[in-house]
Parts: sequence; C-alpha cells; structure tokens
Amino acid sequence: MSITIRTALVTGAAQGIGKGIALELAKDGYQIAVTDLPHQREQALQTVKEIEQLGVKAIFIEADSSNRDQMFKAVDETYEKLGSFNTMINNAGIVHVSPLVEVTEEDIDRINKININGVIWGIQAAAKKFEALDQPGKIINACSIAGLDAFQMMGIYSATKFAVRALTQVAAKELAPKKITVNAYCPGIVLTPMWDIIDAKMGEYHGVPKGETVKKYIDNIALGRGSVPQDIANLVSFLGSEKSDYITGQSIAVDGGVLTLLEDSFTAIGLELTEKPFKLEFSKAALTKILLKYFWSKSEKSISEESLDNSLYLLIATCSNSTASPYKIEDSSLYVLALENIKWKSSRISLRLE
Ligand SMILES: NC(=O)c1ccc[n+]([C@@H]2O[C@H](COP(=O)([O-])OP(=O)(O)OC[C@H]3O[C@@H](n4cnc5c(N)ncnc54)[C@H](O)[C@@H]3O)[C@@H](O)[C@H]2O)c1
Ligand SMILES: CC(=O)[C@H](C)O
Repeated sequence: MSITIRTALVTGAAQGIGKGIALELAKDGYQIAVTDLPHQREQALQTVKEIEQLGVKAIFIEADSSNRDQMFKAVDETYEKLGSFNTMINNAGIVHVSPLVEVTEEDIDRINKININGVIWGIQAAAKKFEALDQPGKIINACSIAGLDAFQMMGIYSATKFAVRALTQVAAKELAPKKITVNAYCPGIVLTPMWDIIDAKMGEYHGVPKGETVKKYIDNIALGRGSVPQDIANLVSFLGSEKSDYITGQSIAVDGGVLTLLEDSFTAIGLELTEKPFKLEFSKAALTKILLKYFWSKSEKSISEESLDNSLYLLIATCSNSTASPYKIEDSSLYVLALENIKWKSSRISLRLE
C-alpha cells in the first residue's frame, strides 16, 4: 500500500514567519515548496536545507506572489516535483509605514499587488489544483491584528489586511462545497525583519532611537513578550491538520493579548459592563496606568506620568450595543475627558453611570 505524503506550498518562506511555518509543517511530516523573490534565493535555499535536515523533501521555487502566472506555475511545479499538493500558505506580504495623508498612488499599488492580489492568486491557483486533483484542500492566509483593528501609521497596510480577512471569508463560503477550507492567521508583534522596518520607519518619523518603538509596542502586550514565528507556526500547524476540518472563514489572532489589553484594563479595575447603571471605581495608580496605555495607543507621542498627575481625567465607558460582542468596548464608546490643572483630591474616584 502506498501512502501519499502531504505537501504544502509556503509563499515568502525565505525568512520570518513563512520560514517558521515551513519548518513547523515539515515537522508535521509535510513536504514543502518554499517560494520567494529572486534576491532571497540564498536565504530560501537555507530554509530548504533546514527542512531537509528534518528528513522531508523540500524545493525552492522562485515566484513573485503578485504575479498570477508565476503563482499558478509554482503550484503546478510543486505537484509535479513533490507528487502531491494539499495546503497553500499565502504568507508573503510587505508593510508600508507612513501617515495616511502622505501615502502616494505608487505606495498603494505596490502594497495592494502583493498583499491583496498575491493572496487572490494564491487562492485561485490552489483551488484550481485541488479541483483538478478532485481532493479537499486547505488554504491559509496571512492576515494581521492590523486586519482586525487598524494601526496608525500603517493605514494602507491595515487596509490590505482587512481585505485579506474579507477574502478569507468569501473564499471559505465559495469553496466549502469543494471541501476546501480557508482560514487566516493574525499575528501581533512578531520580531522578524518586517518589524525592523516598522521600528526604523516609525522611529525616524517620531524622532526616537532604533528599538524604542518596538519596545513600546511590546510593553502593550498582555503576555509580556514580543512574538516569535513559532507562535504563529503553532496555529498554522493546527489549521493545516485534520483537527481544524470543521473550521473555515476564520481570521484568528495570535497576539499575546494586544487587542484585549484595553478592555482587560477596565475589567481589572472592576468596571461592570453587563448592566446599567454600573459603577466605575479605581485607584489613582490603576487609572494612571490605564491612561498611559490609552494615550500611548491613541497618540503618536507618549504622555508622561507627571503630566497626567496634574490633570484629572474622567473616563466614561458605555456598553456596546452590538449583540454579537456585548462585552467589547468599541473605540467610539470610550470617551476621555481631560480637566486640566485639577489636583487629585482623593486617592480613589468613584463614578456611577445611569
Ligand atoms: N512581523 C509581524 O509582526 C507580522 C504581524 C502580522 C502579520 N504579518 C504578516 O505575516 C507575513 C510574513 O511577515 P514577516 O514578518 O515574516 O515578514 P518578512 O518581511 O520578515 O518576510 C516576508 C517574506 O516575504 C517575501 N516576499 C515579499 N514580497 C514577496 C513577493 N511579492 N513574492 C514572494 N515573496 C515575497 C520576502 O522576500 C520575505 O522573505 C506578512 O504577510 C505580514 O504582513 C507579520
Ligand atoms: C506588522 C503587523 O501586521 C502587526 C501590526 O505587527
């Protein structure tokens, strides 16, 4: 009896998250086709070598994800050379860092071609091959937490990741009858060369030294550390396995708690979001901590503890009307009123909202 070994194609796997995913899937027993751009050849061949050392077959195919023909050819070559094709990881992506008002037409065209078109070509090429082989398949796309909640200074990048989430949902619906599942991973702050670029560009813009921007973002992670590719690869390993067979159309955050931190801060100070009227009570220290985080996440410049000290800030949170997510504090439902130059009169503030 011959057993066919499963094969995955991972785009942009010369480095970073793609490389981490390729290695993890290889550990799961997959043969791997690594794709990347020509200038990444040496690094891609290093990924191939590390996969082979795990005892499975791997090949490198030079392919630009933004080029439809190259993506279709890469899938064909994967099947021809490795003898099976089961899983498509549309990982390749680029970032763009600048305020929205400074974005040019070229910036938009460049990022859309890779982050949006590239994912579409990958979905199409994989779906066509699964259909031709008359078999089920799995397609897994790179989204981001910026595709769940847009990041300042990363407006067009966030837009492409919102698009990936939409594409994942649509492809999941359209391809479900063919037993093809489509999901996405939404990494948080992963310490790859992409974050070196973000840190450098944001640092340049705000005039802060190298390493400071990424440190601030990491300080905002509930689990207290930046992410590594292995964190993402662990989810992709699950999404690639039969254990995820009943999951489709989902974009799943792997972020160590970045998105939930603000909400959790409120929970931590005892804000009851379930019923009205509710009571808001916090110590000065707790409120200061939350405000520092809040202002840091909302503004480009950080605010000092001393400047908060001379002001009394009143936070009013209202319940979201969304029945789907009754506990989530939406941005629009959080108001911060600053009453400047009022000294703290007591160490605790209690507020009742009707
Ligand atoms: N690093 C993070 O914090 C983070 C967070 C959320 C989402 N993501 C997403 O995860 C994916 C991987 O990110 P990363 O951090 O590993 O990035 P990275 O820049 O470290 O690596 C990306 C790889 O993709 C390749 N690539 C770029 N354009 C390509 C193209 N047109 N065709 C083929 N390959 C191409 C690059 O050469 C590189 O090898 C991206 O889609 C990114 O948007 C990253
Ligand atoms: C780069 C990226 O998608 C997040 C914001 O870290």
